[in-house]
Amino acid sequence: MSTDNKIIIFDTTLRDGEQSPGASMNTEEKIQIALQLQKLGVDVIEAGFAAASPGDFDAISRIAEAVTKSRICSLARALEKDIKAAGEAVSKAKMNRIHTFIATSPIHMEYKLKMTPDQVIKKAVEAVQYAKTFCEDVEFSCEDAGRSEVSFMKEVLDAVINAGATTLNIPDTVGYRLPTEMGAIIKSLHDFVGDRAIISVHNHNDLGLAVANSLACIENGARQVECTINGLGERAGNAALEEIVMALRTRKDHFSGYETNINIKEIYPTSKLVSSITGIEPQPNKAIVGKNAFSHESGIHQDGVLKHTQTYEIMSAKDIGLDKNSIVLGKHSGRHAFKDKLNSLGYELKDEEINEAFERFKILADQKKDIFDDDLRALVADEITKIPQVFELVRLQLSDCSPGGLPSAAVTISHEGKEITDAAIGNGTMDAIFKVIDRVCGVSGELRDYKVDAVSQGKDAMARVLVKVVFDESKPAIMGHGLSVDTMLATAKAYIGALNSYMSMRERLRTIKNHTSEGI
Ligand SMILES: CC(=O)SCCNC(=O)CCNC(=O)[C@H](O)C(C)(C)COP(=O)(O)OP(=O)(O)OC[C@H]1O[C@@H](n2cnc3c(N)ncnc32)[C@H](O)[C@@H]1OP(=O)(O)O
Ligand SMILES: CC(C)C(=O)C(=O)O
Ligand SMILES: [Mg+2]
Repeated sequence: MSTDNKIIIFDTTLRDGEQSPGASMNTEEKIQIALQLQKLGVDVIEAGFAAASPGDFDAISRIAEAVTKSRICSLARALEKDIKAAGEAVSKAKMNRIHTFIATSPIHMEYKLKMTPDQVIKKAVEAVQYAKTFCEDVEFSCEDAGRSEVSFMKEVLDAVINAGATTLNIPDTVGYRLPTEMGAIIKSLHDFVGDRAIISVHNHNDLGLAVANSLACIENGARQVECTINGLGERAGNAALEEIVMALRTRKDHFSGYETNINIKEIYPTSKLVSSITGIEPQPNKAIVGKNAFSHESGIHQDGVLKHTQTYEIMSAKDIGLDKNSIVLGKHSGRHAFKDKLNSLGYELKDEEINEAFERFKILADQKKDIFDDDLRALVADEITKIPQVFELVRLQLSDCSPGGLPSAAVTISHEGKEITDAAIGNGTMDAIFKVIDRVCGVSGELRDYKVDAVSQGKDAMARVLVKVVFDESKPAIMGHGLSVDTMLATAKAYIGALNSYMSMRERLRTIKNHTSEGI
């Protein structure tokens, strides 16, 4: 690997990431994440801010002992007590670093620190010198560099290099800068510093530009990027590690020669671990690790991806440690994806069966947000076991299920090309449904059994209703089943299904009798 273009990945999930409201982690959880970051291959782990609390100090010390392949670092203000705590916390690490900082922007110096620029330079130098008494590797940050004067930063950087700083971090603390501006700042500082120290960047995402700014900085001489898993961090977060790494890798044509030590197969497991520990899930459409990052919902895309993944994918889900991409069936899906999904569930249907099941799937997808495998199995079972539709339910309308009201049901049923509409009152809604169907169809069924269960998960799960009905006392009870997101509609469908089975059975018996009497 060319050392010139090696990009040092500095992960600050455990420090800046933890500054995300609600992301506090306990020591055991931090150790678990640190070990995973080591597996991911990050070069430097900023494990916390040792002076912040005894818990932070303890977590950093324990991580320093547990992790051997990544450098362990603690943040510290430009204050002796902070630096001492940081130095002690990282002392047991195989490779350690102290990261000290002070703000260099006019607004921070005047209002927050209440210091003159000269006092800031003096503090910065003293901090680096003191940090050097604990470890060789000292990083210095010009906090709020994005709003600092470049000429002043050059003075500060020159002074801290002479004091022994080995990495100079240029944070856009409030995420104010645009990529071209950050690129220009880094170019100017890199030209000034030369090979006296490594230039690092630390971009915040207030304008959604943290990753774009980090990439622009790399192109202009930065050789360390500070970032977090899932882009966690103060306010709108930090630059997301996974996005920077995958951009460098996927656009190698542009970022020619740049390399990181990241084992990209560990990206997804790391993201999952961080979200499960912090309870902060990346937004579904978040690049690389969002739930939808490798999912395809629309038919044209699904068809393309099934024919050749790269029609709609610039990275492979497998690369980042995900099992595979996913084809999510929904209202925008087409036949290719539908058929592929059925094949994967083990169904080999004829084209016309697929077409019919597909039409019913589209109707279902309009009513239901998530279509689960069990929904599809139920649809297909319905299709395969389909019996001739002597009576077909066209419409069902229910009214007044309130206590003391008169439950009634109105139906439109199609029979031999005609639509018949009628209504009935019952002892309950179901009774009204059965009564009106009996009346329209000219039968009198007696319900012997009724079962309803949810086909899949969620509040909008489809209901599968099973009925057992006797239409003729001399014949056994006939089963019927109905599927719908609405239980009463499924009930009506089940009853009509049983009736259709009865009609087709009667028809078969009649044919057999006729054949027998004709002597066959
Ligand atoms: C951009 C960043 O992410 S910076 C890192 C942010 N992280 C944290 O703040 C970690 C958690 N923080 C804490 O636990 C606490 O703020 C502590 C323990 C660090 C300090 O707590 P306190 O001593 O009570 O001070 P408090 O946080 O209220 O105020 C900060 C003080 O540090 C000063 N200060 C801020 N940055 C620096 C610096 N880099 N170097 C020296 N002094 C600094 C402020 O001017 C202020 O000083 P003052 O008391 O003289 O006005
Ligand atoms: C302490 C520094 C590096 C920081 O987090 C920032 O400036 O955003
Ligand atoms: Mg920060």
